[in-house]
Amino acid sequence: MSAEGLGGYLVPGTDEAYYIPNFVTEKEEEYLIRKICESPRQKWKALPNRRLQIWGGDLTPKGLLIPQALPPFLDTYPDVIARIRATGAFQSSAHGGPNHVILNEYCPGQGIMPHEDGPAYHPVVATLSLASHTVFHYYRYKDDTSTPKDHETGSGRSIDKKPFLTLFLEPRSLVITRSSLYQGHLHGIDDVEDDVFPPAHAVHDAHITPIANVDLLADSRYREAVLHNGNLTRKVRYSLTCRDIERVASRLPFAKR
Ligand SMILES: O=C(O)CCC(=O)C(=O)O
Ligand SMILES: [Fe+2]
Repeated sequence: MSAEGLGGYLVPGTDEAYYIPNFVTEKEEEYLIRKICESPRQKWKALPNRRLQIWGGDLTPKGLLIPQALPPFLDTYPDVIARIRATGAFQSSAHGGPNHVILNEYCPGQGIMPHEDGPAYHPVVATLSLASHTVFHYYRYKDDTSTPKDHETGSGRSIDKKPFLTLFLEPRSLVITRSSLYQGHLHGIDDVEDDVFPPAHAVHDAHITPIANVDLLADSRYREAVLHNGNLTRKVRYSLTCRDIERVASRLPFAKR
C-alpha cells in the first residue's frame, strides 16, 4: 500500500486519522498473540490497571532511545513494521517507519485514562488491535489558552468530557493518527466491560459522539451493533502502539576500551 493508497482509509470528518481493517490475517493474529503470551515474564511491566511490554529499547527521561532490536514477530513474520512503513504514513518521520512498540494488554473492564503521549515521538502513531474490539476516544482541553502543568497527563487542565472523535477498533485493524489529532489533544479508552451503542434515532443527540469510522468497518456484525443499539462485550485486547522515536543513541558508546 502506498501513501496515496492510504486515502481510501481516511476517517470521514477528519484529515489526520486513517482506519485500516484486517491489517493482519486471523492466522497472523493468532501467531502474534501466541508470541506475546510466550514472552518472558520479566518482559511484562505491571501497571495498576493493565500490563505492558516495551519493544525497540528504553527511552531516557530526555527522550533518547537506547535501541534494541525488535523481535522477529514484529519485523519478520508477520512483517508488521514493514507493512506500516509501506503505508507511507511515516514518510516524513526520521526513520520512515516505527522503531518502538508499546504493547498493552487490557482485560475487560480495563482502559487507559485520557492522556497525551510524550514529546519524544514523531507525531505519527500506528496502533494494531488484536483479539478484541475497543472504543477509542479523542478529547479536547476545555480551555486551550491555559498553561499546562504537566503535558503528558494534561493534569492541571480540564478536559471536555464529550469526545470530539470516537473510533471503533476491530480486532486486526490498524489505526494511524497524525499531527493535530495526536498533538495537543488527548486520547483514551473507557474502563468498561461492555460497549453499549445508542439506537439509530439518537445519533443526532448532542451528548453522543457517533462512531466516525462506522462505514470503514469490515465486519457487518460490528457495524450492525454500532448503528443499531448493540451491546458488545470486550475480551482481552492487545494493542501494539508503533511509533518513531527521532533521537536514537549510538549503539557503540561502550565499544572502545
Ligand atoms: O491501547 C491503545 O490502543 C492505546 C495505547 C496508548 O494510548 C498508549 O500506550 O499511549
Ligand atoms: Fe497514548
